[in-house]
Amino acid sequence: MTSKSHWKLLALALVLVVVMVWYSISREDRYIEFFYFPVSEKKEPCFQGEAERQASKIFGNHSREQPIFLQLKDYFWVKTPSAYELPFGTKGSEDLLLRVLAITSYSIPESIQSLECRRCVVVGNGHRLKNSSLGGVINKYDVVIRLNNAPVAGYEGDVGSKTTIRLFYPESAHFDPKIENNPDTLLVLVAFKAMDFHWIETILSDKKRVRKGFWKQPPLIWDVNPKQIRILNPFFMEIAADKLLSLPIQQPRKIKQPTTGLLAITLALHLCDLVHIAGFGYPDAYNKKQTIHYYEQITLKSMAGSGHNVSQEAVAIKRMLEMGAVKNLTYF
Ligand SMILES: CC(=O)N[C@H]1[C@H]([C@H](O)[C@H](O)CO)O[C@](OP(=O)(O)OC[C@H]2O[C@@H](n3ccc(N)nc3=O)[C@H](O)[C@@H]2O)(C(=O)O)C[C@@H]1O
Ligand SMILES: CC(=O)N[C@@H]1[C@@H](O)[C@H](O[C@@H]2O[C@H](CO)[C@H](O)[C@H](O)[C@H]2O)[C@@H](CO)O[C@H]1O
Repeated sequence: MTSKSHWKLLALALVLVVVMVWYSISREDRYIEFFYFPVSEKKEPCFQGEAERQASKIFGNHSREQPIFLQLKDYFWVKTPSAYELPFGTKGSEDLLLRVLAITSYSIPESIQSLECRRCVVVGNGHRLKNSSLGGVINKYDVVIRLNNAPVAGYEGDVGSKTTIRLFYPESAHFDPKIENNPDTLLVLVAFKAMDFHWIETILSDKKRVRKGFWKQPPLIWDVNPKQIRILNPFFMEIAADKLLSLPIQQPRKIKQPTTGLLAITLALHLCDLVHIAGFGYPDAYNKKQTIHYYEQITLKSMAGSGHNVSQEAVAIKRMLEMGAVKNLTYF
């Protein structure tokens, strides 16, 4: 080849590269395809028993012996005594609970049991997830724990679409559980009062619904498979309140309690080997206009009567981050 045609070829190649670059920049999606160097597909290294070690530092050595979900045998054959009433124990609610446990299950699914190392992520409902593009990252965890009625439909890019476990109470149950969960999602009831057991019983056994006694109308028809339902052991509420927030447990009327997110982190530290969190953190109290959720426009004001101390919770979460018990995918 002559040196002239050599230069011609080179110039042509150069023009082609320039056109490709221009085209890819002018179309943002193409740009991503051309200049996208995929982040390592490798999962975060997971060390068996690591969360357990961390949990024992926070909650003591024996908390791992507690069942995650309540079991019929502990209320039917043996009447397991509980020192506290709901939400910290089952004292006084045993009869209603017995009826619920007779129609629900307590097992941890084989898909979680069989994992050598359980990588979990707890997805808080915080505004910090908005435009985070963390959906793909979240979907890669073995166990994705979500809270209350937080949606996934329409928010997949930021929060993912996989839901292994969802914690809820009647007032926070999504009215359309099928679109916001997967068919095998475990729907874990966090009971705050005896009525919460009654509500789930009437739903699952199709008994006459009770409308009174809730601070917000829960669903009256709730399309779920009883096999998906679990009842969270209130022990985790007790230790979250006591060990993370130093709250008084035996408080009669005006109960102060952990948020469902803090409860979920406590649960994850007992179920998993690795615990990451995302979407946690409230705005400062003076930031009155800042919206708190990734999916709706409400502010801190909406939580005024809720019995939570979010600044105290922030201290507890910071402590867990500093000691390496959990890692955060969003900022804190
Ligand atoms: C009005 C009211 O009672 N709101 C409560 C709502 C409400 O009941 C449900 O959303 C259902 O509608 O539920 C709560 O919480 P909520 O459902 O808002 O959020 C779930 C958990 O995510 C963490 N979070 C949320 C927002 C934010 N900016 N930072 C966060 O860290 C918290 O750990 C929180 O627990 C609840 O159950 O804890 C606590 C809220 O106080
Ligand atoms: C006695 C009573 O029903 N109190 C209600 C609180 O439980 C409820 O708080 C809410 O109670 C829930 C349990 O039912 C969760 O703990 C939730 O985080 C918390 O915000 C607030 C909501 O604004 O309304 C009161 O009337």
